[in-house]
Amino acid sequence: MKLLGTMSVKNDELHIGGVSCLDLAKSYQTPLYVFDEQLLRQNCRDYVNYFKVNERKNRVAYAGKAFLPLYMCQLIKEEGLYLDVVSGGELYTAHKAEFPMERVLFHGNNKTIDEIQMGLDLGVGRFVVDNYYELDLLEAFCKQRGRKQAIYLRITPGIEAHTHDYIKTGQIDSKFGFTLTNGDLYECLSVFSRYEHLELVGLHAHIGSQIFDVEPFLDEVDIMMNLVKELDEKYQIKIREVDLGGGVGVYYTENDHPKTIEQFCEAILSKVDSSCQRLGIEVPTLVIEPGRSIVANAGSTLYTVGSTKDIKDIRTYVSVDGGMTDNIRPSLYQARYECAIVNKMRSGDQKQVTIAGKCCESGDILITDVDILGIASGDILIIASTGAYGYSMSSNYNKIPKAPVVFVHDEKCRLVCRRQTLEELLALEVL
Ligand SMILES: Cc1ncc(COP(=O)(O)O)c(C=O)c1O
Ligand SMILES: N[C@@H](CCCC[NH3+])C(=O)O
Repeated sequence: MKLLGTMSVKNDELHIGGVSCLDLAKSYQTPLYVFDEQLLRQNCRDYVNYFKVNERKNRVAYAGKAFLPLYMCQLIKEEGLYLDVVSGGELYTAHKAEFPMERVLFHGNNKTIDEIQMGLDLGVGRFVVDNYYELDLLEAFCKQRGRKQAIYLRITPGIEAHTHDYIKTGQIDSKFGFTLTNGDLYECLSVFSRYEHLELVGLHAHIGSQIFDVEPFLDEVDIMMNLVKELDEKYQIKIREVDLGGGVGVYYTENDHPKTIEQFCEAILSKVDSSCQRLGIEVPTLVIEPGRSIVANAGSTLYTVGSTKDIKDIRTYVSVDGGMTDNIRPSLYQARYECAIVNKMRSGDQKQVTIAGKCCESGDILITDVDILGIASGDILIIASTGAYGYSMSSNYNKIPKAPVVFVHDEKCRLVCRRQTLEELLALEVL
């Protein structure tokens, strides 16, 4: 397993943020999500620095869907980021964490009436409008309130990025946004003046997630800048802000070769400059929405090893005390991860095993066929890079309580989410 961030090995034992993983497992029990706060903050700072947030007034909006406990809202507020939310629940979290609402972008392809009203009442900075249904509702509610709302239109740019089918979003056959290539967007613009209470300040696109190549993003830049010019010339609409979405790929295993945040930002910014120069337009304020590339590598999950099943000449299953309830990504996207035993961080003879979860599903496998050093019941296993879409996509399937989240930094721990209790599991149920 590759050591990421502040991971270090002392006496064959893995530490994160200077804290022993064995001690963490003892103090908080397993399964347990552990976040390396230094790495997480460094990723935020790299984005702020290399995306030229201060110099060019660009904006980095953290995609809350990746992982959004209250403390994350506080942390990204401190780091000067904006926040992308996609539901009333995420919006409420931001509100409770006293995140500045003018820095919130509200996404979603089917915001409910209640969510739209909540967004307006709380004063979110930008609605990223996905369709006519939302435009009509927003216009009506703004009219009732006698106020205007700044919006972006979500564009489907027609870009096929190379990633898993379920996490592609830029292609024409997508549920998101106004399609560019079939004329949907132009139809919307031609009637836009009827939305008197909506101020169209920006365009948004998001081409997908876990994308390593920079080329699809550069194509996206070209498409968006062309649109900025076209909207001005044909519709006299001045676009001041262009949001390029998220999607930057990260390291999960040695097969992944991601760009650094610096390389990615530099490629985007220089493409924006050359594109705007070619078109003879002003460089707009740029927004990006990284989720995974801020939190994925900062998070890991600790498990206790339980039963083992050795099927001669076929496979050895090693089961842990978590699984698809705390990390659905292997079952959903065939996602691969690296792992290690936290108290056996040395080289030696390895054996191939399959790490299984404890759910009542054959598909509840965390890692298929991984080479690992003599694993035994009671060992503490770490799966690395579970920080994005692990906790946020966790479930109570099989009535398994949600695992806690602890942040480690400078030899100190901070409990960010406690473990769900059995009583809390039943809290919604009525007899
Ligand atoms: C609109 C939008 N913005 C940002 C993101 C964040 O993507 P990622 O976590 O891949 O950076 C997503 C998720 O794919 C998204 O749908
Ligand atoms: N949840 C997905 C990514 C989709 C992001 C939302 N558009 C993942 O775990 O990779």
